[in-house]
Amino acid sequence: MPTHHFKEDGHNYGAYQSDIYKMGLKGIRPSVSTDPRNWEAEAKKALSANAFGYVGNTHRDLSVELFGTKYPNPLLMAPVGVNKIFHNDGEEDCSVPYIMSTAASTSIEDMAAASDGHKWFQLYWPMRKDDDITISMLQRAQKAGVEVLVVTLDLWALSWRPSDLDNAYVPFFLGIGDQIGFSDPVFQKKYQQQSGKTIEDDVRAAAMNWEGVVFSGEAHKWEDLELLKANWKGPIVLKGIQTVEDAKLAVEHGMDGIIVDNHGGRQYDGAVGSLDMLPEIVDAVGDKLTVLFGSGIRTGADVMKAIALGAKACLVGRPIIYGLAADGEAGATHVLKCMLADLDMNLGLVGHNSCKDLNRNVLRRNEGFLPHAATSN
Ligand SMILES: Cc1cc2nc3c(=O)[nH]c(=O)nc-3n(C[C@H](O)[C@H](O)[C@H](O)COP(=O)(O)O)c2cc1C
Ligand SMILES: O=C(O)C(=O)c1ccccc1
Repeated sequence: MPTHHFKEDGHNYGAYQSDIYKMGLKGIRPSVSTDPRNWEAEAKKALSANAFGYVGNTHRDLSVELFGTKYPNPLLMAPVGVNKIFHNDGEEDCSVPYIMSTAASTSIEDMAAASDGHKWFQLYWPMRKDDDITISMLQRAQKAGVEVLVVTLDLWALSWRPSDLDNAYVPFFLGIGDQIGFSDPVFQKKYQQQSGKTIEDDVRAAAMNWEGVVFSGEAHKWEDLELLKANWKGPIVLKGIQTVEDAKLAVEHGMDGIIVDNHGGRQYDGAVGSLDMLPEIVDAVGDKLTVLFGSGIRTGADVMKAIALGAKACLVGRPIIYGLAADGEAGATHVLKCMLADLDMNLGLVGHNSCKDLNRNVLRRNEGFLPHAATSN
């Protein structure tokens, strides 16, 4: 079909419509479609990939692949225990994988029934004398369709928390965040045998007992990971890695991933900033396991920085909890959508179409400038 290149014709813009019709009746169509929805595709056909990339980053692909599964975006909901103290909606459901905490406010089974999204499970790991409870939790998670096991290493005991001490506030002691333990058949049986009581007889006593099981103050050894490997079919990820030495040990012990994260500064006082540690950890092990990042992610640009430094995805903790507190599930979803829109926009602004294309070239390190040294997220 012949096409016609229309010329600008004075300022009689209205005449353009009849010109197009008249030419069309003669079998001559405009060289470029009049439909705005076709313009991008027509430009793509005409341009080199580089030139199109420069104008064509209006549709960004935020998807990432983790452990062989494609996720629509690079955010994960960080495990946050005792959710019910923030809002009754407790755990929420969204396109972002939910990492359920051992200290969640619902049982594994109730969470699975309420959610059809991707589910990961974060283990607070009982002492070896309670291996039967550990195995029971893993089996329950597996049965509930959990895909990835996250093992948190940096809270085998609670840190020194002056405000909580002064307020004598530990929700966990009050029976909030103990639901996974209380609903565990092996824990129920053991507790009854030890104390001669059921959980309902004295919830506070049962809560103290469960707390002793999961926050024993006893350290695990690297070799103990064999127990988890033997009882978990799927990827295992260690959360709370902050050094190259530990990252290498995770590789040696056959782990599938690590989360470079310092618990948001809630555990070791004066912990090194997680983002400061990320590059050297990625350089040491990034080609051997999946490196994820958490702590202090608040904006789209924060996500981009972590990904550009080599993280494959980012955990978001407190922002989602703030949204949940302010307006329940809708508030949490809003926060996630804002962060994703912000990420999408900033990805476009640095000239990229896909999170996968981010690398250290989009960053400039300002050596010696540590604006957040005091907060160490
Ligand atoms: C109230 C609260 C409860 C948390 N509970 C857990 C938990 O149960 N398991 C865990 O591995 N991390 C827990 N974390 C740590 C988060 O997963 C995350 O590492 C930390 O909040 C840093 O991310 P953020 O800066 O995005 O909040 C908790 C954090 C907060 C604030
Ligand atoms: O407070 C925390 O950081 C945390 O991880 C936690 C969650 C539930 C119970 C105890 C500690």
